[in-house]
Formats: sequence, structure tokens, C-alpha cells
Amino acid sequence: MATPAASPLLLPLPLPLPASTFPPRRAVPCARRLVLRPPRAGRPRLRDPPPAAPPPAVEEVGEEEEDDDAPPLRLLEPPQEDDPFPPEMEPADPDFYRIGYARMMRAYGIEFLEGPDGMAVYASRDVDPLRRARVIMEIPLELMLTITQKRPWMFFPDIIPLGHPIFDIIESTDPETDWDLRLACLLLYAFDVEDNFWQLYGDFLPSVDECTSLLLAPKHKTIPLKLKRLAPDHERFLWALSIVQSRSVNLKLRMGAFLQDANVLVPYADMLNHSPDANCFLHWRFKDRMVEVMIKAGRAVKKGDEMTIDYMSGVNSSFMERYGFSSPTNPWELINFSSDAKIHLDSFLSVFNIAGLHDELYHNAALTSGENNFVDGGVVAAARTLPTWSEGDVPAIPSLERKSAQALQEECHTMLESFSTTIQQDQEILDSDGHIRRTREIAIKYRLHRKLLLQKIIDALDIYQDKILF
Ligand SMILES: C[S@@+](CC[C@H](N)C(=O)[O-])C[C@H]1O[C@@H](n2cnc3c(N)ncnc32)[C@H](O)[C@@H]1O
Repeated sequence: MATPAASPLLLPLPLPLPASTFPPRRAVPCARRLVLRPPRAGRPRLRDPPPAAPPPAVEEVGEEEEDDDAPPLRLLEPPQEDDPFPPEMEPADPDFYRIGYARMMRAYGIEFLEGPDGMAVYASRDVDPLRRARVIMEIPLELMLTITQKRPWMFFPDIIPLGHPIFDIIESTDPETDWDLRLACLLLYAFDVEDNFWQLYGDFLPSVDECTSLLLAPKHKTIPLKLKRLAPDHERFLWALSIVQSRSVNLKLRMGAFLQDANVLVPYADMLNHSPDANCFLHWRFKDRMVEVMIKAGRAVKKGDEMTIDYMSGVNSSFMERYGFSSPTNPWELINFSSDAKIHLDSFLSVFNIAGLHDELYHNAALTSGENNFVDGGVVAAARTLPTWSEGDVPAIPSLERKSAQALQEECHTMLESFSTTIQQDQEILDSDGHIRRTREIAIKYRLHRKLLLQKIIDALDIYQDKILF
């Protein structure tokens, strides 16, 4: 990492991936299968290649522990080495050849495939639940884009010539609000540097058409003047912003004596999709400056399972703004009601056999008779978002409850009518054979999920009114 004040450090540049390692997005057919191979070393060698590095020892993370006798996950494939040089050649000073050496990412027991939500990471083998978290990917700092949120500004890539406008941008922007602008600069800069890793990795990033995060929340409408040198046109600038918004995460990085909150874009790990019930998490390994993707302790993984991380807790609208997607089962969904009407929390929960505390509501399906599958994530979301009351053991009065339920239903109807399309029309657009751009498709899905939730709340309140009589 470097600070703007420091003279540029000549740290090793990452070696580029061979173009064949990971077929580019735009060239890959729909049902593509992306298999990650450990890249070949590209530099000349005068001695036999060293034996393949053993899989790293799994570290203890937080409270999570690991079975000592568990077999390590194997690399996807053994490294492929260059042809050895003729034996009569003298080995030269190995240090000379280590200049410019860079560590590459390593992956264990996973593969990168195209799924319903774009590129994603899947288990390529079963993993038994372990008492400690287990590494499935390691990505060295040199490949990441990072910028710390407090001074001293430390960032990567750090081989930036003194006087470059990036220093100005970093100095003059607010890390709280403009973290995306700062990261976007680093991304654009990395693309400018010849042979930079990101020039190749960029082929696997979504194109402008596929970027959705700016669709509903265009934060930076114009390119700051200082950025013109990095982003020649507005589209490129927006693309970089969208990429960092939708793919970066916040991590605490310990660098020497500093423990810093940083915004980071971690290649390969940025292919992990989000789940509120994620089976993996990211961890900064201080000793050798690697980000690890780890399977959570106690989680069993079956071959073919999707590996996910939890991006953040938030309502669909925040997911849409930041990451460009929403989910119909997002347990954090929220609707803002303006009326004073409230329904009795315990009565509502008991009608649907929902128990637990507000943040951890769950449905007890065993208490539901027959094939009734009305209760799902949408009803749990409804229980969270509906205005409710609860006063000790004071029971609900059915007539008052029905009145409140009707008032809330009316408000949902008004919200539903405020959309320019109906649920059915949205569904028809999505089902139609005509080609719609991915950005539009995602925005329509978001709109649809919102409406489906409103409809679900209306239906749930119907059932509630029926049952509260008894
Ligand atoms: C960090 S990237 C993950 C990799 C991405 N799927 C790709 O194709 O490159 C985040 C993006 O993946 C998609 N995504 C991630 N999790 C999702 C989810 N649970 N549902 C729908 N889309 C999701 C969204 O488009 C989001 O902007």
C-alpha cells in the first residue's frame, strides 16, 4: 500500500492471467461453464519448477474451529508448468527471477459457472460440516483494488506516478460518501496500466448494458473534471462506478501497525452472489495479505451448491441501489405505511404459525395442516413491515383488528395502483420472447417483487380478518 505523499513504490506487478484461463464474458455462450485453472507462470525459468505449493493450513477465524484430521480441499487442478529448460543451462541467481513475481489467486473445491443470477461460484465437491471455517479461495492483495477510509490513505494499485490526478481525487473526496468514486478511479487507473491484471479480469466483468446498480440511483451525474483523464467518456465513468458499487465490500484490513476500514474490490470473490443465509464469508489474512473466502463453520456443502456471502442486511430498495438486484424473499423487506392503523402482533403471528423475535421470525410448518403453502418469506416480511401493537396480555378485539387490517389493506391497494403497470403486465413482459436488456429486466423484477409483496400483505390481511373472529 502507498500513501499519496510517499514516492511511488515499485512493488511487484501481478502477472497477467493467460487469456485462456477464464473465457471472457462477452465471448461465452449462455450455458457456459467456467473452470478456473491455476495460471501458468509466464516468466522464464532456469531451473525445474518448484513442487506445487501444498494447500494452505486452514486458519482459525473468530470463534470458529476446524477438525484437525479433516482432509484439506484439493486444488482444482495441479499447476501446469512450462517446459523445463535444458539441464546443461546453469541456474542463475533465483532472486533476479523473483523480481516481478506475483502471487496468484488459489481456489479449492469450487468452480465458476453461469447461473440464473449471472456468474456465480459453486462447490465442485461435498464438504462435511467442520468445527472451523475452511478456505475455498485465497486472493492476494496485489490483485485487489483497495482504498482505506481514513488517513493515512493506503490504496492499491499503488504504483501511481507522483502528480497523477488520482492523488487529488483521493485528497478532495469524502471517503464516507465518495468511496465509490475513489474506487472507480483506481479501477480506471488499473485499466490504463499496461499488462495490469484488471485489463484481463475486466473481460469477466459485466458490460455497461448488464450493470444495474445505477439504474435507480444515479448518484454521480457528471464526471468530476479531474477524472476526465481516467474516464474519457461518461459511459465509461458510469460503468466503473457501477462495477465498484455492485461488487465491492467493506473489510477491516490490518496493514503493519494500522487496522483500517477499507473499501475493497476482490477479484474472483466478487463472483460470489448474495444470500441472507450465506454459507461463506470473507476474511482478511494479515500474515500474508490475502483475502480468504471461507465456508462457515458447521456448514455442510454438497457438490453443486452455490457458494454465497451476505453482502449486507438491507431492504430491497437498498439492494437495488447498491447491487442492482432485489429478492422476493428478502427477509428485510420494508413498506412504509402512513396511516395510524396497527394490528395486534401476537394475533397476526399466531394465525400464521410464526414465532421468534422480530429479526428472526420463522414459520412453524409442522403446525400447518394439509398442503397449505401460503406462508413463506413474503408473510414473514409482512409480519416485519406491518405496523403492529402489543401490550402485555391485552388481547386483540376482533372488530378493531378488522378495521385496522382493512385500513392497511387500502393503503397497500393505493401503493399498488401507483405503479404504471400491473403484476400481470410485468409478468407478461418478463415472459415474452422479445429480447429485453438485462438492466430493464432486473428493474422490472424489482418492481414486480415490490408489488408481489404488497399483494401478499393484502392476502395475508384477508386471512387474518377471517381467522381473528375465532
Ligand atoms: C458481486 S456480483 C456477483 C457476481 C455476479 N453474479 C456476476 O455475474 O458477476 C453482484 C451482482 O450479482 C447479482 N446478484 C448477486 N446476488 C444476487 C441475488 N441474490 N439475486 C439476484 N442477483 C444477485 C447482482 O446483479 C449483483 O449486482
